[in-house]
Amino acid sequence: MDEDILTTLKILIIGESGVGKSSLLLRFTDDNFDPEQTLTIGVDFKTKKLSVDGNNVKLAIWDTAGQERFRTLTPSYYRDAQGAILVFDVSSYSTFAKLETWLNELDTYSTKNNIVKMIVGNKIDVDNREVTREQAMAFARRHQTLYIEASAKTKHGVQSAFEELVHKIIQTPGLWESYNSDNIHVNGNKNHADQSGCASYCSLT
Ligand SMILES: Nc1nc2c(ncn2[C@@H]2O[C@H](COP(=O)(O)OP(=O)(O)OP(=O)(O)O)[C@@H](O)[C@H]2O)c(=O)[nH]1
Repeated sequence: MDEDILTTLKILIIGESGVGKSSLLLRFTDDNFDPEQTLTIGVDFKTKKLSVDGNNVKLAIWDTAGQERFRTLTPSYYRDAQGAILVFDVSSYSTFAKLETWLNELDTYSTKNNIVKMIVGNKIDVDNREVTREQAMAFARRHQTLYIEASAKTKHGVQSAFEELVHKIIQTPGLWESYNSDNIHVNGNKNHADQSGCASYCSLT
């Protein structure tokens, strides 16, 4: 019910075309996968309620086009977002190499300087992996982001990616507004990243 909702969070999904952004969103919101997922033009938008550490939050998730020619109105995608999921394809080194550019775009357009960032290495179900988990973790550590490996196809890691991101956002002071601050639980689950000794990044799967 809406009166139970602690807050609404704006989450962005960014990354190169074809890495699986729309597929991750479809898996998360509808528990579905389309092997012939069509490319995104402009921006797609879905909402989903999620309970993390006893807090019910509503996520407004913006799935942006990876292809430059379909990216219009970029600054408005980024405005007021509390979280960003940066996706690359573990079977395509060039999509990993482009993460630096996506992080720069985030720094340029993000209006909240403590926005929580999570890198997702997607398509771990494939055989021809070009980026190792260690490479990705080292990159995440260097850029102080969370890291998780996932497959929109098999579901692996998808729910955890969104849960860990929301967990970190709720724990970040000043990043979100509470309509009912008496009901916040910030120390719910011992297994979460920053309670297990991973301060700024963590491998979660
Ligand atoms: N094997 C495998 N294929 C995937 C996975 N996730 C996505 N795909 C496929 O990869 C292709 C591209 O997926 P999309 O979700 O459209 O990628 P996107 O990042 O949203 O692409 P743009 O809309 O162009 O930015 C589709 O054929 C998907 O079915 C995955 O985890 N494993």
